[in-house]
Amino acid sequence: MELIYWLMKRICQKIMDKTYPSQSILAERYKIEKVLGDGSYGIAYLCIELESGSKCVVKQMRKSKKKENEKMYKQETAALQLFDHPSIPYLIETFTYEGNHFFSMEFIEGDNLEDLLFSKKKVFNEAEALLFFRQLLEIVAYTHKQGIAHCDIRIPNVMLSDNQIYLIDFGLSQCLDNIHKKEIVQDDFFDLGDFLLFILYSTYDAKSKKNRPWTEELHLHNQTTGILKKLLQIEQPYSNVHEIITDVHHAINVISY
Ligand SMILES: Nc1ncnc2c1ncn2[C@@H]1O[C@H](COP(=O)(O)OP(=O)(O)OP(=O)(O)O)[C@@H](O)[C@H]1O
Repeated sequence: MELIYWLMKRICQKIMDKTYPSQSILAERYKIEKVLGDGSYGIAYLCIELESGSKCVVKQMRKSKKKENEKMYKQETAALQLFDHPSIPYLIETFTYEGNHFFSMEFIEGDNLEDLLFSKKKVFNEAEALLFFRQLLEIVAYTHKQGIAHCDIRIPNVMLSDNQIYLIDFGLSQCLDNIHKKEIVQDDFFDLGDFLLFILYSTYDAKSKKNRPWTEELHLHNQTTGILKKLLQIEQPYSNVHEIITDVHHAINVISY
């Protein structure tokens, strides 16, 4: 019975969440080249803007989970509209087509960190990892200053293009104007710690099958370990992003000399 219910639900979702095939024209303005991502809240397409001939990304909100998705759609479009930063894609427009909600944004030519680490097997040594991490921190400092926390900083949501880091996917972002501000900021810091661990693990070559804690598996400078412990709340956490930037800056200097 449960299986039938699950199957029916999946079929309904498939019908409601129409995925447009490549070469489709959306709203007479965007030609779909391919699907970039098919997440729980939206479908991301690589498109050509017909008037300018330039590439862009168009995101379609899933109709099947309208209630939750509408909130994310609003959050993401409002955040992108607010930001004016070279490392965050800018919003082109929001539109409705065949009853589906879409928005278009700048296309970042590059790879997300998940593809780089797991498909392309890119390796970041400690100094490189910290240099890229510092770039990400500068973006987070900007969004926090604008009163927005990303709340979903993960390797698929960070892109690398020409040695430049970009932050995408603000669907779960939250305003920092409420009583939970401290907790929300700490969530971003925890995610940053997790993110840094992911890229540091790119050099790790598992010789034994036995899992050990990261403090033993990775051979890091004390400064980097200290930053991670504070981000992951093993030690007294950071209270703002500028404290993290200062520590990362110091760690880079120590490692480089
Ligand atoms: N502006 C962009 N420029 C280039 N590539 C992008 C851009 N936005 C998204 N992508 C690519 O598409 C992938 C999926 O995008 P995104 O994470 O925004 O949506 P999703 O994963 O489909 O949805 P969900 O938010 O439900 O997880 C990203 O990992 C990235 O590779």
